Amino acid sequence: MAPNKRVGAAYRAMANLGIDESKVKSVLKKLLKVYDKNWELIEEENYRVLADAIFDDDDNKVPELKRKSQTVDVLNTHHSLSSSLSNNQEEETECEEAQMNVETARPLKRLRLRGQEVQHLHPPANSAPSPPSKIKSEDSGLPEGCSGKKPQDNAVSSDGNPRIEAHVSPRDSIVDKGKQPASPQVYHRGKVLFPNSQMSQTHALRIPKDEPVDDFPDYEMPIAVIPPETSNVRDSSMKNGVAGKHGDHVSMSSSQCRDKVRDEDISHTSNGEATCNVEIASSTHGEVKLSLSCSSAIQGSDFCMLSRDQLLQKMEDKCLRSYKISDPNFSVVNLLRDICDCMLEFRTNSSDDASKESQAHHVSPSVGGSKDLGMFCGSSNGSINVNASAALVSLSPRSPFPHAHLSGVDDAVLGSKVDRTTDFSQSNGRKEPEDPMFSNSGCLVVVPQHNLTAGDIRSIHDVNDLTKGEEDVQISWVNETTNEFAPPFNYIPQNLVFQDAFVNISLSRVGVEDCCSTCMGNCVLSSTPCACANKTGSGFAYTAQGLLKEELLEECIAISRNPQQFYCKDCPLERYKNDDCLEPCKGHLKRKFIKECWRKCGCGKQCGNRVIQRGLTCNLQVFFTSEGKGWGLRTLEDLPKGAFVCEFVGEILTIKELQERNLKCNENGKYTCPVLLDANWDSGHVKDEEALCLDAASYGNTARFINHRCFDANLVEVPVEVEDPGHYYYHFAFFTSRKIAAREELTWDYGIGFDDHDHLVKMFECRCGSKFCRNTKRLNRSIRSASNAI
Ligand SMILES: C[S@@+](CC[C@H](N)C(=O)[O-])C[C@H]1O[C@@H](n2cnc3c(N)ncnc32)[C@H](O)[C@@H]1O
Repeated sequence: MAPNKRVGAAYRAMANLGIDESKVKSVLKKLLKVYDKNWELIEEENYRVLADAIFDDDDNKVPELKRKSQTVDVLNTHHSLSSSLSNNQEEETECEEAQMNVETARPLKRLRLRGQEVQHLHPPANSAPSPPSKIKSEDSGLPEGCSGKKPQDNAVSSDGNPRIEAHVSPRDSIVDKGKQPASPQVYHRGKVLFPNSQMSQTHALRIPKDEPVDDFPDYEMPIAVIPPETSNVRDSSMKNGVAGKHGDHVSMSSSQCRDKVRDEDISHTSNGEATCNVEIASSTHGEVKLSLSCSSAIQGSDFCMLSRDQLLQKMEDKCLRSYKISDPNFSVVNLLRDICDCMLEFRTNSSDDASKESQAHHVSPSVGGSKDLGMFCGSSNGSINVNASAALVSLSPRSPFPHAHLSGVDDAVLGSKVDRTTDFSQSNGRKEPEDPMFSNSGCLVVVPQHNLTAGDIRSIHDVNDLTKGEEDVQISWVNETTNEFAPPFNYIPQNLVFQDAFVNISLSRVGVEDCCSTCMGNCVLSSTPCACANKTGSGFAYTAQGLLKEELLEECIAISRNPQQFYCKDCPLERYKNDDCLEPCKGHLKRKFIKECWRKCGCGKQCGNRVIQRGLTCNLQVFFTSEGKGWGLRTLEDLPKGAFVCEFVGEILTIKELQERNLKCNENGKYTCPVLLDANWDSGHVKDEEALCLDAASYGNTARFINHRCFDANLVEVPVEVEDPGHYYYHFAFFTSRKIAAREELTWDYGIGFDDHDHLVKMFECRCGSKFCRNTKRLNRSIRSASNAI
């Protein structure tokens, strides 16, 4: 049995802090007990509670007083989070005092306490939509952001000094003229990573004298230069991290020129001491450059030059040890990228920015004033380039074609909202060659919000046919709302085994009782049910018109709407969670199967008992919803009740593979898009290795776009057995639960509860609009807590 996913995630987070697995288990168990298995409290702030508790556990070598204070410190921290914890005020006070005495030994706690006081300047990035899971599992939402850490080459400047540059791509010609300088504090997801005092003590206020002035021809306005812990840090104001003092070049107004800055910094380095410099500058072309340089010349002959990888590793170790950054996704490259983000936010948050105002008229809602950034990390030239490109869209009469630009990607796709819905052929999916006209800020620039990889680019879809010709019908996609492209994935018309799934489709497994070998023509027209119909249980599933029979349809709708009554008590997924830290089993659905005729049957392909295997027949379209649900699927024609629409197609995975994929994907901030093939799990005979699911995240069909609707969705899912008589592998087919008018969005009830976080996929805020929406309770709660906060 694989470990509980949450347990696994906790182990990984601790491993990232260099904490041995053996130390984690016992502490985690204790915490789960203390918190009554409330994982959220443990997972908060990247398992800070757990890390603290392990440190405390480790600290029994320290004197009794110290130990006591540390333990209570952990409890104090969570006192506000868990009402079940002690509220003994006296003990807290006593131990807080004790803690003061050992403060120096507890940098993590100091950091945490400081962090709690700091106002969050930037809200966390919006999370991207996550995929559905019909069945409950054991995971809650997980971080979305990609770590973005890539192998790096050595980056050594011509003078032999290591250099790292973080570069914010130019987006328009606006500079932060006259704005307050950025503080040298570094923010990460709304939290201060490096408190000011630490920054001021560890960085250099220098520009190396041997650096040619011409290296910075366009950077006229240093926003911040961060000083080192050296004897010649002259201005004590930096100890408070307050940037802005001209004499130290912490900041310069736009009127201050580059030469002046550099002259003064050169004089700082003239005493021949080791120098480290952090310089952040912006240019009149809208570029922001962050330059770090470290002079090695004066370090002596034994100075050993670090490779860039070593440097990054060393820095990350330092962050883990000195600053106790416990985010498993932390990397220095990400940190640099965050700096780019801050720059962009600073720029685009400026309310008096005339250009922003004019731009706002053209920026699409999804782009939202360039908060959502297309980013690309690369190392093509051996240096680290961290590019953050704001997704800007501005329409210009000078720009006859939409133009896409993604820094570092040669083959980005062109397109615009206007073009995609009208004449996509004008932009033939290729990036236009560099044209001065396009480099003007007034031209139409669309930066896709994906981190496009070569694979992604290959899978950009034809606007007229998402299926790439794989189906008998074409499925178009349109976006009349934003500038987003349909997400990259590989269209497959049928399920495909990923690797380990045991899907044994063979004629020999289909026994005489599993097929109607003596039938001819169309079984449904026969007065007596064939062997296949008998396996369905209640005769033929379909009418002569190919619709799902009313009685069967209603039965399936009832199962979908009231799943509690149909839960099984024992299932592979729950057995898979065989761990002390398990939450109670919630069970899985016991469903009604349809058995279709197949190749071993005597009937023909047009037999009325072969509906889903004929594939898509409806006129469907993928479109971008206006309610904030991302992409959705709609019908372009009226559909009767009981009509087959499509099946959910994806990669066939074992549950183990799904768990592994989910864990792995979550590290990258991606989510699987799973449907569990659990219809027979109630039998109690499904072996764990036979328990299957479908994942449509990377390989799938149109069904991957069907959004969730609570309770009264217009589609209902029905398990359909075609090739495999074993009930382990089957097709997950969608039928209309009522008449549907042309252009109505197609929806199904994912079967998720919004009040618990016991799901395989990240929870989303439901915008289904149903009056039976199950998310209302949660929304009401957040509205209540928001108004309480006010
Ligand atoms: C299978 S995908 C559906 C297609 C998806 N909208 C997209 O853009 O690719 C499931 C994801 O869509 C979004 N979604 C689906 N139904 C939703 C709803 N009722 N309200 C808000 N978001 C929804 C959620 O992000 C969910 O994780």
